[in-house]
Amino acid sequence: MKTPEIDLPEGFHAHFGDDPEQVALDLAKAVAGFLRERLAEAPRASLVVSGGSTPLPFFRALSRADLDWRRVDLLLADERWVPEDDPASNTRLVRENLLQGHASDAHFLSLKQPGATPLEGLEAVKEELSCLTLPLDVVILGMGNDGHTASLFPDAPELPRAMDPDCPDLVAAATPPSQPHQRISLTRPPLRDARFTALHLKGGDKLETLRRALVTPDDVMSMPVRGFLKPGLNVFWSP
Ligand SMILES: O=C(O)[C@H](O)[C@@H](O)[C@H](O)[C@H](O)COP(=O)(O)O
Repeated sequence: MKTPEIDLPEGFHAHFGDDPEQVALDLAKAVAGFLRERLAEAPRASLVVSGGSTPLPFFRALSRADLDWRRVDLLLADERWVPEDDPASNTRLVRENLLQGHASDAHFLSLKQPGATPLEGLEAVKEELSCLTLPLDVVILGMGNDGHTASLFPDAPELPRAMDPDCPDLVAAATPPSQPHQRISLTRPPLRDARFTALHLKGGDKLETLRRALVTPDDVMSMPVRGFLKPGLNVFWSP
């Protein structure tokens, strides 16, 4: 494959390949290696993954990694506020594709708690996540072509607070009118400050969106993914 022309800033790490399965495997190997390193020096490690369609081969490859999953706290970066058996549920994707094999021993922290809306369930979610220590260890982000990441959507009324560099909340409800479901999302600080962060993208359209995001990196409100484009970021991309 001719590596696509994109000028990633200094300090970014490009992991580009022409086979989506191979790039997903490369990401799984990188994440498993980082988790093993963390578990060699800390009692537990945290792993935050994103939903959507891109991560599925990554989930399946990571589920086969042999590590001490009992000491891994696994959670989603965001969730649609739907029952776990709903086709739109990210929790369902994680249970069916990542919480399998070796990874079935991971301690899964669910963003979907009782409550008719994410706002009603917010306190229960905060309680569920209260065992986490910051900074998070591994965060895997996706991106939409509108520049959203996690459930930090440009049209979400909650975005200004959730994208505040000093947002005091770990998690927030999100009600972007562009989306069919209400959402819940980790906020900018915990997602920004992880020890290992990867942006996992598939398709030329996503690369074009990343190019656009990199042009004016400070305008995080129109493209929230910009809040996470910083040195050290690993970009895993395939066509
Ligand atoms: O709940 C979600 O939708 C995800 O967390 C979201 O942030 C996702 O990563 C992007 O929308 C990309 O989704 P695709 O991988 O399906 O393009």
